[in-house]
Amino acid sequence: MMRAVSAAETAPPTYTWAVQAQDLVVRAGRHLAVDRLSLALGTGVHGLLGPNGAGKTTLMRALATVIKPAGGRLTLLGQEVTGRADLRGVRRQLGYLPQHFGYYPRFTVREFVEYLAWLKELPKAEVPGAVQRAVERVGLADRADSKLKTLSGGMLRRAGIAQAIVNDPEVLLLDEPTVGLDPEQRMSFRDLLRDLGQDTCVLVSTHLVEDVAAACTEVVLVDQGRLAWQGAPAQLAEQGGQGDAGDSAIERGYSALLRVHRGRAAA
Ligand SMILES: Nc1ncnc2c1ncn2[C@@H]1O[C@H](COP(=O)(O)OP(=O)(O)OP(=O)(O)O)[C@@H](O)[C@H]1O
Repeated sequence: MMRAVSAAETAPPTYTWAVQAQDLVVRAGRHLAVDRLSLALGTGVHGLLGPNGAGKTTLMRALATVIKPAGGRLTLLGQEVTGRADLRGVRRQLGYLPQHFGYYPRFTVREFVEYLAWLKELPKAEVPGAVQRAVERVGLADRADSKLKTLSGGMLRRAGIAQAIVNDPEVLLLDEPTVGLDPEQRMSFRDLLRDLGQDTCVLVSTHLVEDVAAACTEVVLVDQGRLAWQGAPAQLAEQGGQGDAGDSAIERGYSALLRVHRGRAAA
């Protein structure tokens, strides 16, 4: 069934970047986890890399409008979200898989994804179809009516991915989506990422450098709350040398760029 769409929805976007952060500052407790970070992201799959504590989760939470930045500017889909903005319209266009997500253990997969569809204000008539499609895209159709408490860790994470994509978001934020997935599931998740990246701005944090090389169009490297480097995976692979830590060219590139960034930060 078709629903009526407003002129604003069919109009071409008027923004250049889906996500634009300028000198963004975000606190985690007392700590400045994101410290004057500037970043622009368009359509595609952006792999967010960085050592433990670099600020990846905190940055994702700010982009998801879960925590308010303490400084700088953040613009999502052309709308500034820092300050006193009304976030409802932007939030409808966001999808977010938190690193640790809460859920009602007695909900079925379908109920969980439906609940998120409702929170995203999807028109009622579209919900069953959107939920079914999201569940199929993550390969959980055969478990759609199982209760969440009966799922394995990998299945639960896939249910989390399904809730993040149910509204066909313009900006999709996935914090460590491959944790707990077995190799076969990781391969199909890479396909899903590539597919989503055709028309969505996807930011995906991971510790698995191979996932980035295989499925991302761009790498965003953060360190100590700052943007350390941004570029194509192939360029990342060219940055490393013999002396850099890593099992692959891309890992050696990662180590080399961190070393350079830390040298600059210390200078
Ligand atoms: N509630 C808090 N109070 C104080 N410091 C915090 C708090 N939450 C996070 N931090 C600190 O902020 C920094 C950034 O944390 P964040 O979780 O964003 O990093 P990350 O890059 O996601 O790390 P990881 O790769 O380990 O998930 C870390 O140094 C962390 O110790």
